[in-house]
Amino acid sequence: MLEVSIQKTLGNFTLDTSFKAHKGVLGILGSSGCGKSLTLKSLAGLSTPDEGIITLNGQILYSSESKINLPARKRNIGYVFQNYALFPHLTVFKNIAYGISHLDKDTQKKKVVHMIQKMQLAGLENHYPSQLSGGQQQRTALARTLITEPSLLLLDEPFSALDSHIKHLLEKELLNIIKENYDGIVLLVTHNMEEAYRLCNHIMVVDKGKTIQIGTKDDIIFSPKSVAVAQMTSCKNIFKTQVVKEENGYYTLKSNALIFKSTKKHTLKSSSVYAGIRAHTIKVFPSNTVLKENMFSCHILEKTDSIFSTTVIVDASGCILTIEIPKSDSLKITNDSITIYIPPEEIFLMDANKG
Ligand SMILES: Nc1ncnc2c1ncn2[C@@H]1O[C@H](COP(=O)(O)OP(=O)(O)OP(=O)(O)O)[C@@H](O)[C@H]1O
Repeated sequence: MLEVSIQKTLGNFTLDTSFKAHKGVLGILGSSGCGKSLTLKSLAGLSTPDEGIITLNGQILYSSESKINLPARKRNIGYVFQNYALFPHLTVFKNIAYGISHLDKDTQKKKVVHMIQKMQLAGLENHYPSQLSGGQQQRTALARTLITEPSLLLLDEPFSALDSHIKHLLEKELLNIIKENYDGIVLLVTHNMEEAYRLCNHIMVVDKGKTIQIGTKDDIIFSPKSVAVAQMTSCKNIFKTQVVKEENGYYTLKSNALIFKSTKKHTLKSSSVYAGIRAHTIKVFPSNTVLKENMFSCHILEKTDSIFSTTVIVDASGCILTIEIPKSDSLKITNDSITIYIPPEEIFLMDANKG
């Protein structure tokens, strides 16, 4: 297990993060400049915190109190950088052997050959990084790291420079490589929510140097605890609302003239809360549909077609909502009004005083 509680101030920025990570992939999700890379660098021993403690599987890597600060090479941590940072003047074989150069030549060779086979790099041993595709570079970088048998694997935006087709292929490949060849803790830095959801078991959301929520990926996406987490996970509908009634496991809420029901998932501290509704969870029906509970007749303000979906912005009794519907459902829009249904179980409520 990895346990982290560290603080570091750099100019106007303060990193103040505390979290635990177990075996499996923990995604660190946050916008640019929120402290993701600084967190990884502090773990790897490339940046020294001002205060705090880092332990990995019971061993103290850093403790300001005990004045312990293990050098990077003694931390048993593998770090794959954004651009893979392969040595350009070394072949694939030599890049992979780099981290085990302290072993005797025979053992080195055996291990590298084994790793080259596992990573499907056979035939490329004598190639230089500039002669490799993006995927081959990624596999070489992973091989160079995994050969050192790290207890913790740090991946800093491993797909940021790639186009979406290659990205999907490499994501799958990376997951398979990790599943088949690595049994430790993985921290994966990303600012892409979809990528975090596809690759990680747990997600930690970071904002301005602080951990604002950590949990299973479904917790983070479907039960964000604050407006900041909802925004960070790309929730398109977040608005202030008042609780007017609580009854039979439902809250009745009012926002402008829109009165709607939400399933009660937790007790709210105040009657003034924020509601979040993900754009794809709102259903649409033709404008002449008979209205039932949580169905509303809306005026369409804007409609934008993408390749596979349509985004509609509607005015629902003074509440402006963004809705994403499959292309086929856009046929239900025949004039400038439409009926929408907001499933009460899809609404998440967040206390106004958080985030
Ligand atoms: N040496 C430094 N001196 C002053 N400020 C620094 C230094 N290094 C980093 N920072 C600041 O610390 C903050 C966190 O940087 P960090 O690289 O961890 O962000 P990040 O979340 O990884 O961002 P990105 O997604 O853009 O890579 C930033 O605001 C950055 O400007």
